[in-house]
Amino acid sequence: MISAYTGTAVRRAEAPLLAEGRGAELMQRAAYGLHAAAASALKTRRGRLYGARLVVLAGSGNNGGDALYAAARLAARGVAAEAVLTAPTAHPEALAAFRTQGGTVRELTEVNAAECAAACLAADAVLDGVLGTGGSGGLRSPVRALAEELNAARERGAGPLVIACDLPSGVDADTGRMPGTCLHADMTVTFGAVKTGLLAGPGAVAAGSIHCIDIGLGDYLGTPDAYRLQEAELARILPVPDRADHKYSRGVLGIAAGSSAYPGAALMATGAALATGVGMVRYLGPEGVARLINLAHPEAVCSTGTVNGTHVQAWLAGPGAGDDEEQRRRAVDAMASGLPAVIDADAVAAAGPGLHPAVVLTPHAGELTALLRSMGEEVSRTDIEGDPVRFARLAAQRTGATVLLKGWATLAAAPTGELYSQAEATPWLATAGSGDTLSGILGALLATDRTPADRRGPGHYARLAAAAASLHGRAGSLAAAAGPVAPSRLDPQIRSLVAEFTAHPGPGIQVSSKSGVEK
Ligand SMILES: NC(=O)C1=CN([C@@H]2O[C@H](COP(=O)(O)OP(=O)(O)OC[C@H]3O[C@@H](n4cnc5c(N)ncnc54)[C@H](OP(=O)(O)O)[C@@H]3O)[C@@H](O)[C@H]2O)[C@@H](O)CC1
Ligand SMILES: Nc1ncnc2c1ncn2[C@@H]1O[C@H](COP(=O)(O)OP(=O)(O)O)[C@@H](O)[C@H]1O
Ligand SMILES: [K+]
Repeated sequence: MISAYTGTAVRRAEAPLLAEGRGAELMQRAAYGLHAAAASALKTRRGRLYGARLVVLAGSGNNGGDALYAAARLAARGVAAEAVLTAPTAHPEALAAFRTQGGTVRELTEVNAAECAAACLAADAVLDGVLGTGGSGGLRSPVRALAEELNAARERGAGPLVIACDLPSGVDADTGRMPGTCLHADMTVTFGAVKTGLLAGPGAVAAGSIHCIDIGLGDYLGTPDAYRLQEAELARILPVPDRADHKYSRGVLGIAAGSSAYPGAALMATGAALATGVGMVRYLGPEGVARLINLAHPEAVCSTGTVNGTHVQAWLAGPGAGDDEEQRRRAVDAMASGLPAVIDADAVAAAGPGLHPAVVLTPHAGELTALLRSMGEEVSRTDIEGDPVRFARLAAQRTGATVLLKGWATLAAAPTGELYSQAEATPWLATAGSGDTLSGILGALLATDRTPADRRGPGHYARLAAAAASLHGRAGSLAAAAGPVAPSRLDPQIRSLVAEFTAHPGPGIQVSSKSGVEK
C-alpha cells in the first residue's frame, strides 16, 4: 500500500532534521534520486545518456536546488545541461555545483522568453524545479508562458520529456488543486513521501508516473493523509470461498437496479457482481428487466419483492432506476436497512445526513454536486473537479456514509477522514455503463466481506470501495488493450483478474528504500 502525506506534513517532518543542520544531506539524497530517475528515463527514451540535452528550470527555493544538483550530476555523466533561472535568485551552492560541471546558465526574462521556450522544446528533457512544497498559487509570469508552451507541445504529442522535481510546479501538494497554470509532467520524482496532491484531483493528472525517493523522513512522518491500495491488498480483499462454504455463507447480494427505461444497468451490475464472485444475486425489479437478467445470467434469483422482505448480506441500489418509483423506494429502504449498501446513480440524490459508513455512495462529480447542494453547500461541479479531496471528505462527513467519488483518479473517503485514491483506470472507461459495472463489483465486495466486526477499522468501507475501483480500473485497462471498452463485456477481465490476484498476489507498485514507487 502506498501511504501519502500532505506537503505540509512532509515539511513538518523535515523540520527537526533541518534544525539538526541536516538540510544539505537531505537535498543531496533528493538530488541523487532525481538524477538517477532522470538518467534512466533518458536512457529509455534515446538509448543512451551521453549527449542528451537537458534544460533545468530552477526557481528560487530548495526545489530549484534539488533540480540544479541533479542536473550537475547529469552534466558530469555527459549530458549537455542548461539552467533557466525562473527567479532573480537561485540556490547558490547548487548553482555553483552546476556551473562547476560545465552547465550553462541564463535568467528567464520577458525579453528572452521565446528563446528559453525554444531551448526547452529542443531538449530531450526538462527538469522542473520551479516550485515544490513551498509554492503557493499557480505559476507566475514569466515562467507561466513557458509552461503553457510546454503544455501545448505535450497536447500535440511533441516536446521534451518533462520530469517534475518533487511535484509539478503549480500543484498544491496538500490537495492536488491547481490554482492557476501548472507545468504538466511525464514523471514526478517526489522526495520523502508521496504527496496527497500527486494522487488526487488535477495534481494526479499533471504528475504522470510517480517515483518516490526515500530521504530518511520515515520516523518523522506520522499518520498518512491518504492511501493507495496495491496488488497485495487487493489479493487480501477479493473473496475466495473455502471448503466449508455454501452459497449463503459466501454472501448474497441484493440488487435493486434497472427499470423498464434502463434495463441495461441491471444487467451490467449483475454481471459484474457475479464475475467478482458472490454466493448469490437476488434481483428485485420489474418483471421485464428480470426476464432479461435471467436470459443473460440464469443464476440470478429474481423477484418483485421488497428490500425489507429479502434476506441478503448487502444491497446495491440505484443504477438505471430512473423514475421507477418502486426502485427508488428500494434504494431508500436499502440505505435504511442497516446492511452494507452501494447507493449509485439516481439514488445518490436520496442520500442525506444520518447514514452509516457501510453505506457507500458512488457519485461522479455531477451527482456529488447535486447531493452537496441538497444539503445546503454552495458548490459547482467545477469546484468538485478542482478539489475532489475536500469535497469527497465533506460529503462523507456530512452524510456519515462512505463516499466513492469517481473520475480519472477515484477517491474513497470515510466519514472519519480516511482517504484512498486509485488511478488504475483508463479514460476508455469514461463511457455509459462503466459506473454500473463498478457498482456490481463493489456490491460483491460488500456482500462477501468476512472481516469480523471488531476488526473493521474506521476506514474499512472506504478500503473496500477503493479495492472495487482498483479492480474495475484494471479490468477496463485490460479490455482497452483490445479497443474501446464496452462495460457490458467487462466480465471476462474481472474474472481473470480475480483469478490472478487470488492465486498469485503480485508484487504491486515497487517500493524500495532507495528508489520508491512507480505506478
Ligand atoms: N526542506 C528540506 O530540507 C528539503 C526540501 N526539499 C526540496 O525543497 C522544496 C521546498 O523548498 P522551499 O521551501 O525552498 O520552497 P520551493 O517550493 O522551492 O519554492 C519556494 C520559493 O518559490 C517562490 N514562490 C512561491 N510561490 C510561487 C509562485 N506561485 N510562483 C513563483 N514563485 C513562487 C517563493 O518566493 P516568494 O514568492 O515567497 O518570494 C519561494 O522562494 C521541496 O519541494 C523539495 O523539492 C528537498 O531538497 C529535501 C530537503
Ligand atoms: N477520464 C477518465 N479516466 C479513467 N476513468 C474514468 C475517466 N472518466 C470516468 N472514468 C471512470 O468511468 C466510470 C464512469 O462512471 P459513471 O460516470 O457512473 O458512468 P455511468 O453512470 O455512465 O455508468 C467510473 O468508474 C470512473 O472512475
Ligand atoms: K517542481
